[in-house]
Amino acid sequence: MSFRIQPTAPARPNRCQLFGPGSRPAIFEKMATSAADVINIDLEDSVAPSDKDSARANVIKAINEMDWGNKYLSVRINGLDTPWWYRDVVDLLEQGGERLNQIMIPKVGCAEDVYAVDALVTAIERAKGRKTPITFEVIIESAAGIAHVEAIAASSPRLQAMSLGAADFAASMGMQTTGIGGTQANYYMLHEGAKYWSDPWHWAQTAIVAACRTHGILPVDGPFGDFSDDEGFRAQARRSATLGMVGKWAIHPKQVALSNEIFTPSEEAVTEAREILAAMEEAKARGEGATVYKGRLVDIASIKQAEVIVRQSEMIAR
Ligand SMILES: CC(C)(COP(=O)(O)OP(=O)(O)OC[C@H]1O[C@@H](n2cnc3c(N)ncnc32)[C@H](O)[C@@H]1OP(=O)(O)O)[C@@H](O)C(=O)NCCC(=O)NCCSC(=O)C[C@H](O)C(=O)O
Ligand SMILES: [Mg+2]
Repeated sequence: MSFRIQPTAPARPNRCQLFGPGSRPAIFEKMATSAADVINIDLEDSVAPSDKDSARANVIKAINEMDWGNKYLSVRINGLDTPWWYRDVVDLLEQGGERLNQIMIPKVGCAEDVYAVDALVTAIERAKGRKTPITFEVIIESAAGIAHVEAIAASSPRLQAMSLGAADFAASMGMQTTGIGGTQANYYMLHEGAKYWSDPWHWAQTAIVAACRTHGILPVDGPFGDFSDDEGFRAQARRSATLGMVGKWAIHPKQVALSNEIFTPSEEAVTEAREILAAMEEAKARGEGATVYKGRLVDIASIKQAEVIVRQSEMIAR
């Protein structure tokens, strides 16, 4: 272990982030009563330019007037290359009140993007006497974003989460696909005439997880566009969970249950983790640092692995 202890990520459930356009207030109630841990109301790409002002007004009204229960409430602002983002921040912070937990910043390309939003948010919070600081989530969805991912992860104490935005990421990278996440038909190798598909999102996901874990931030997998494909969603989500991501976006309500299912450790996984911890306690009592559990080696690193699973399940049960 480095002399620098790895910081822990915020201890709140983030298994599913349900998205909905700010221009569609009729679905806000359904979002609020869904089983998602996080609600992302969107002012960015799902809102047409002609609707930006009215969507912002809808969102502020909903933050103030609706019962969001125990949801972590987040609003995605417009990108820093648009004329709308500063008004999003000013109006949300001045009129949105304390119920708004988080601002999601899209298309972050460098640490200074986050710095700029932080400076504006900080000034408004001081002017208004806000009690709880707004947190940030950033979306890595460009070549610049992934190239600077570690600096972005270190950019602000407000930063709690970081998502991969597969659609904009693919476009920025010049990838030959219109799919949003999932298996890409042309991304395969041939061996003895048989095709073996690989995962083009994998390297970006691992870069995000490493940057997030280094700086104590929650790594999140973004959208899976084909909401008619439950098994495709599950497959992608399982891979993300295995890589260390804590949750995934839902761009349709039917994806919420799928995401919760995959990112909640199964009973069997929790039982096994507890058994490993017990086996290691017994090994310790015998003065041993390693032992055998179900025919395989477990040692002090296994304690940390098991604790990840137990911590996840305890946090969700709270
Ligand atoms: C995708 C949708 C446009 C589909 O909407 P709709 O046609 O209304 O779907 P259904 O008829 O199947 O809806 C069934 C019922 O569910 C309600 N509903 C629909 N969507 C939502 C929602 N998001 N949250 C809660 N409830 C919802 C409908 O009202 C129906 O209810 P009922 O009539 O009572 O049965 C729509 O789902 C949608 O707009 N989704 C979110 C789109 C979005 O926010 N996109 C932005 C995030 S993805 C992105 O930006 C890409 C990323 O940045 C990247 O680069 O990768
Ligand atoms: Mg995007």
